[in-house]
Amino acid sequence: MRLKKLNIVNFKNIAEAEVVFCAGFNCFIGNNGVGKTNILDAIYQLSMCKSYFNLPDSQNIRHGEPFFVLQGKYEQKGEELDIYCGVKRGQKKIFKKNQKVYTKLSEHIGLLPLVMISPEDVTLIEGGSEERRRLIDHIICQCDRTYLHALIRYNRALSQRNALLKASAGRELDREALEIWDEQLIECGQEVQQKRLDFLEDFKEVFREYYELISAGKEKVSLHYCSSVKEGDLKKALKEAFERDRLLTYTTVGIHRDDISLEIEGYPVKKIGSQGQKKTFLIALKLAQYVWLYRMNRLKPMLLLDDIFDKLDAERVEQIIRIVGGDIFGQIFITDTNREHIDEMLRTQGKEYTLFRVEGGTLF
Ligand SMILES: Nc1ncnc2c1ncn2[C@@H]1O[C@H](COP(=O)(O)OP(=O)(O)OP(=O)(O)O)[C@@H](O)[C@H]1O
Repeated sequence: MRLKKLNIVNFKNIAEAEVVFCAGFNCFIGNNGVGKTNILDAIYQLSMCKSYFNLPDSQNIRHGEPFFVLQGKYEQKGEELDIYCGVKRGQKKIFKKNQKVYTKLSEHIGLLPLVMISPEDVTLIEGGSEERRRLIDHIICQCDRTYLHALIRYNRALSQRNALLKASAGRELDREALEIWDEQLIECGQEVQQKRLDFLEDFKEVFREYYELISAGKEKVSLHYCSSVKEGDLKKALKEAFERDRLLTYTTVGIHRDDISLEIEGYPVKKIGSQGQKKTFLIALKLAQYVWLYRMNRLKPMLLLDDIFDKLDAERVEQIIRIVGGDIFGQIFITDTNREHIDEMLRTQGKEYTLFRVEGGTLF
């Protein structure tokens, strides 16, 4: 799969652009704040129907303009695909595939697989457990529909249980209703947890392989599933936590509190990792995610690397370029501030590459 051409009108600081991409590395070079990330975000929108930065659509319209339009021409399995995304202030976003409007945006997600790595993703390492759960839930959901359904049912039961606990604060509790929600939590929770554990068994090996490749085997890393549910017995855990849950009026145990512990040399990377090690962790996690998407779709996702070289030493940067220059990776989009640096690195690897200079929202 490949994005051949991108047209942008009024997207963030880009008034107008038409860019033709090569099948290998496409690099956007320029100073801070010129619009390099905005181009990646435009590509992200066309795949995922929303901004990578979770901004409301209206904030992505160029200041003072009434609309933005993004159009991408893709080649996938020998076919051409035209994707259109248009947003007018105060109106619903319009998304089209080959001139046909989607009634549901969810029908589009997954068609153009993509993995983006951005400095914002450091929350995966430094943020709360929900960030890491979101990543693995997102990957498993894409490969396993039954997982998605179990997760939805679990979350529904959880919010009903919490509402019940809240409503009965200082009053008598409807124990029958609580039992109904507990049963659903136990059934779906155990399914979700088992699938997360099975997934992580394979995923952590791929992750470790990439980490070791990038760091040239200098550091030993691991991922572990940490559960708030002792011995995986949610029924027992809910019973034991009952008085506490009643007092706090929310559910304090369950798979919604589980976490993935990210460790370097046996210690939490969040606490002891250097900035470069955290970045390496993040990149290895995302490259492992890429491998999962690739295995599932048999399509090489697009890889978007936003400013990923900052804080990494030259060896690691070169190693990353070598890895993503390999056969398993397809089309790549990179932003960087230093032209010579990237030009030199790309010249020594096999894939074709194109450099674009970005200045004040204009591409040259
Ligand atoms: N809706 C908007 N309308 C006009 N300009 C916008 C809008 N949203 C963001 N911008 C501008 O886009 C610029 C940021 O662009 P971007 O994040 O792509 O920079 P960058 O080239 O990636 O920089 P860095 O190297 O610092 O990451 C800022 O100057 C910001 O003011």
